[in-house]
Amino acid sequence: MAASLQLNARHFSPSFQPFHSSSTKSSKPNLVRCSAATHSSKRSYKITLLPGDGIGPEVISVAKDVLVLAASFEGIKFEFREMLLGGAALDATGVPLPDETLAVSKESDAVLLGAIGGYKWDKNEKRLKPETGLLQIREGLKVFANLRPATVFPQLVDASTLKREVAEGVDLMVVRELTGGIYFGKPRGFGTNENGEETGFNTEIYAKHEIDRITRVAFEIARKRRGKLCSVDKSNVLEASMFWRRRVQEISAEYPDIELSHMYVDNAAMQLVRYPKQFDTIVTNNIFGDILSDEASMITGSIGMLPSASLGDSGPGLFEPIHGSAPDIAGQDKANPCATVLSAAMLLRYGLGEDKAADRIENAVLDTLNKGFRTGDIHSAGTKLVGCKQLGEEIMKSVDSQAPAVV
Ligand SMILES: NC(=O)C1=CN([C@@H]2O[C@H](COP(=O)(O)OP(=O)(O)OC[C@H]3O[C@@H](n4cnc5c(N)ncnc54)[C@H](O)[C@@H]3O)[C@@H](O)[C@H]2O)C=CC1
Ligand SMILES: CC(C)CC(=O)C(=O)O
Repeated sequence: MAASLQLNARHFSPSFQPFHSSSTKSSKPNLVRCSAATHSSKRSYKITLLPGDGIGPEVISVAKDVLVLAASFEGIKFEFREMLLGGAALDATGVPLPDETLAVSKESDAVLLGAIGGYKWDKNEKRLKPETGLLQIREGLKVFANLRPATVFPQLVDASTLKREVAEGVDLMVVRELTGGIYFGKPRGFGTNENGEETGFNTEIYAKHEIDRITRVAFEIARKRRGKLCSVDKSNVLEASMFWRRRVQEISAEYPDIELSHMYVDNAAMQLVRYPKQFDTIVTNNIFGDILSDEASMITGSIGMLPSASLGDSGPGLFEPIHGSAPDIAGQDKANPCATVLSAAMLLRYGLGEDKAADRIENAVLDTLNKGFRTGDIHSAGTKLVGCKQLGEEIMKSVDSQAPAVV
């Protein structure tokens, strides 16, 4: 357990605490902040739960129980509102993001999301796709900074698809721009070209302020980690990337203590599997961040392990696993709930400023892995194969076994 605690402290706490770290070398104000994070004396919080589709409800159920238990040891109470998003919302209301879901989310202190999507809605027109609801809520909450930590836990080195010596010790943070770029750029749509042939088109576009703010967030994060930032782009081809690189370079003058490098995205994809330990903090646009963080997840053993936090200048943060709704295993009790449980820990730490309760959850996940419990995606010889629910129960037991705190 001592090793777990040490691991926990190294991998989560000092790496990034943009809201409440007093040990930062920076004298600048924090750049990303959620409303509740500044009120750590508040002991009751409104949380919006968005289970979504597929394995979403399964992993959210586990994460909610773990969240409630871990927080109770710190005297924290929650008021939950469960709302519809994605395919579930489409079926019930005809739209993927009902107005009420966005309104309730905006009024809460933090939002915990499972995943959206599924075969049933794959052929829907764009505005009626579950994925549109997800993009809309990210935009609606203005959560432009998506933090995706990829950490190889010693317990899971053998679950990595990479050789032990390549995977061991990897600890990187992908800072993905989340509310701009090609996922939102206009013009977009379907058309006809000069030959009368059908086309589909999208626009990769970034305004100066969008690049500047995500770059500053990434520099601040790098400063609290190992002081290295790699900006990933495709500036040998794309104008939007040329502009991105120019802005990152210019902003870097504000951070002379941080070692900045630039890398083309195709090379970055290759380097991530060749020698991932070279990376500390990566900053990149929306689509490259989406792809590279999925790739990075496999270094850690499974996409079922990776949490994320999406933050804006103000208002509630959005916390979600990086994986999708996994329709291939939905309803079979096979999903790994760790990514969502760890997202709940990020919610406590970065959304509410409740570090101690976050520590409890992260310690419990590591303790459960130490005891050998594994879902199918991270199972290897000599470990105990369990389902989503049982892994959740084991995490709860580990939370419970930690000494009670002052309440
Ligand atoms: N944030 C979100 O809600 C996202 C939603 N999606 C949507 O999810 C649906 C499925 O997309 P895919 O490309 O298949 O990606 P996916 O992440 O849902 O699944 C990819 C593979 O990883 C496995 N996997 C994912 N999460 C897992 C977990 N917690 N435990 C064990 N195995 C896990 C799945 O079984 C599948 O084999 C689509 O409708 C897609 O649009 C995709 C990515 C993100
Ligand atoms: C499902 C998409 C809207 C986005 C996505 O793949 C992601 O952010 O992970």
